Amino acid sequence: KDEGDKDKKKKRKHTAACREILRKLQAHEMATWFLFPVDPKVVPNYRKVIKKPIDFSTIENRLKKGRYKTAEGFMNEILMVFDNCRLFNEDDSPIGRAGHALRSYFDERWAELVRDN
Ligand SMILES: Oc1ccc2c(c1)N[C@H](O)CC2
Repeated sequence: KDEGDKDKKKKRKHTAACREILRKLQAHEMATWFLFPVDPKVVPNYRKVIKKPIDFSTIENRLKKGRYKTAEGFMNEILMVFDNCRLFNEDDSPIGRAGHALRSYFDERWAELVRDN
């Protein structure tokens, strides 16, 4: 087993763990606003305010294509979903609160992944 095979195996392992976390986030009742890209026709000023729009379906496609070299690359894009939400929404608003709730849920799942790997 040369170095390359070991690296490929490691990448498959963290990709599977990240896909499992993403599936849990997508199934969460608070996930609605984060599942798909914000439609600029529906929210005209969104792309003026949010420089790096990102959502769970986009992350899922990148995971499936093996675009994340490390689990941290995946984590950074998940955190960007929540940072965008905090920037665009008041904390004391339904979507703002959903973002905070889902971020806490992600933090717990991520801590489990780190512990179990
Ligand atoms: O009032 C609105 C209308 C649309 C959206 C938001 C708030 N926040 C979401 O983050 C993005 C979509």
